[in-house]
Amino acid sequence: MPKDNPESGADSQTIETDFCIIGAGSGGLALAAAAAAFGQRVVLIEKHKMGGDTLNYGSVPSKALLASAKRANAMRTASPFGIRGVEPLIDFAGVREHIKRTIANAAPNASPERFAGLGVRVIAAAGKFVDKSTVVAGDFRITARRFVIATGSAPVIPAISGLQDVPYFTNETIFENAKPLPHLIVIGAGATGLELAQAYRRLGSQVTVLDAAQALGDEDPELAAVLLTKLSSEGIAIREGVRITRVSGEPGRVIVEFETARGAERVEGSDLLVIAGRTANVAALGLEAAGIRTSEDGIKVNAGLRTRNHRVYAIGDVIGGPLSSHTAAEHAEVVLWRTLFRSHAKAAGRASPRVVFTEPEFAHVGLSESEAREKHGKIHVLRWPYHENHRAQAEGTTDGHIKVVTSKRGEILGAGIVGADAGELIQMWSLAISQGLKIKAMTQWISPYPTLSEINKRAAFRYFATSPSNPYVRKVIALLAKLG
Ligand SMILES: Cc1cc2nc3c(=O)[nH]c(=O)nc-3n(C[C@H](O)[C@H](O)[C@H](O)COP(=O)(O)OP(=O)(O)OC[C@H]3O[C@@H](n4cnc5c(N)ncnc54)[C@H](O)[C@@H]3O)c2cc1C
Ligand SMILES: NC(=O)c1ccc[n+]([C@@H]2O[C@H](COP(=O)([O-])OP(=O)(O)OC[C@H]3O[C@@H](n4cnc5c(N)ncnc54)[C@H](O)[C@@H]3O)[C@@H](O)[C@H]2O)c1
Repeated sequence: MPKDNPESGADSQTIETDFCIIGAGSGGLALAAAAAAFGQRVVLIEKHKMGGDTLNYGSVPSKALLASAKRANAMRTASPFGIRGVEPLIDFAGVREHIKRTIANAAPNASPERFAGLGVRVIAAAGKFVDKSTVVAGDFRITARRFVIATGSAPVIPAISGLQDVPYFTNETIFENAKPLPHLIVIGAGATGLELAQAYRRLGSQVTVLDAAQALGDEDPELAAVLLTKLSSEGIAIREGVRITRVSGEPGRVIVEFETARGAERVEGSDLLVIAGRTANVAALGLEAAGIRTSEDGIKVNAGLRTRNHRVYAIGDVIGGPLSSHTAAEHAEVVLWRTLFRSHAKAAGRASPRVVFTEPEFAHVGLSESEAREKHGKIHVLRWPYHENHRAQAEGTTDGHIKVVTSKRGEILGAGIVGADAGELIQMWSLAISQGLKIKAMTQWISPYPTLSEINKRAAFRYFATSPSNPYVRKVIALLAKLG
């Protein structure tokens, strides 16, 4: 048998290890580093770029693009601060350079050299199961005590007539763009579609977003509405409930035809971006040979992230559910706890925090109001607006509010924030929920003045809003007053 057919076993090098991880994105890297730190022998297999989507086509480049767009918007909107607003000159090659530099600065953390230094054996090849306890990758056959599939997800390309015949961007190509896009049509108004829509709008594009359902349809509608209103006010046309029937065009001209409740319509733009969701990377992994099952969301796992094959775990985007870099990293921790310490750690699932990095930001952790009502019946809903906050007034970031839901007894069930720095402000709610803190605890800390975080404390105090006029409290005060 020839050497380039390691599935045959002949001439290939066999490796025996503790952990064999397939995929070096957020999940795979986190697990590889942690397992190696605990003295485990680790093989990490990556077929494309170390760092996965997070570093190369997702979080990192999108936040760099948004940062450029934010600067452009700050120049345009400086007048209320006593600085004459100017229309910025956008250097798209410079924007692409900023994105590349940001990736380059973060890349060393994910490099093969760093992982080799940690004692991880990195194999640059595609990994595939050939039986229940063997993976082949390039010239290697790997047997391991534990296998972990961390192969991520890929963009969904909807089956729309004509789409295959026109040029379009996805998250894997948009960050390479170095020219103006006069009118960008975005298919998909999820977190990613809206972030990219705002970025390009602020860089001077006309932007139309088309969604088959509702924009940010999975999120609390009250909070989502604040963001969508702001995006519309910046000039982004968001069309919801559209059925796209056909796409046509050529480079520099794209026509999208769609149906709405009002009838057939079309929009003509210069460029098209497809951000219509994700699909788990499960093909060509030999899952059948390994006895691993999938559903339409991805690889099926139990609460401990184990597949039907007891040696094999799956983490991150490849199992579906909430998709984020921090969820993939959290899954890595669960697998580490399960395998090294035999604990009963479980993934947080939808209770995990999520952030949309638009301006204003949108952040949520735990249950939404409707989920909380369904699960707990009577609940408290506590709100506080940014416009009451002195720092927000000084910064001109008064749009938005925080909304916290608690049980009748003050257990914190969920928190959502739409407004400036929501992704930072949500962190203490994430901590509170993970530690089982009650709402009282969220009133018993000192918030430096003036900071946006004060809205967290003000919202928590709303739980006790009726206390000052409560007859029982009044009686206690009166009684204590008698003591002198
Ligand atoms: C535009 C965009 C913006 C985003 N922004 C954010 C954000 O701001 N915050 C956030 O938390 N999340 C964000 N996400 C989501 C986040 O990027 C993903 O949830 C995260 O990358 C998932 O990590 P992972 O390890 O599961 O998969 P990935 O990071 O996708 O890594 C999987 C790796 O496996 C490799 N692989 C696949 N098959 C094989 C095989 N057979 N053999 C070997 N290697 C293989 C791939 O090449 C890849 O490197 C964003 C996503 C996108 C697309
Ligand atoms: N800040 C981020 O970008 C960020 C952060 C963390 C996690 N994520 C996660 O990444 C995942 C992917 O996000 P996403 O925005 O790519 O996907 P998504 O699934 O959240 O949204 C895709 C949107 O496309 C629409 N759509 C699908 N097919 C369509 C069609 N044929 N025509 C019109 N509209 C269509 C859907 O209705 C949906 O609203 C999500 O789970 C998201 O939470 C993103």
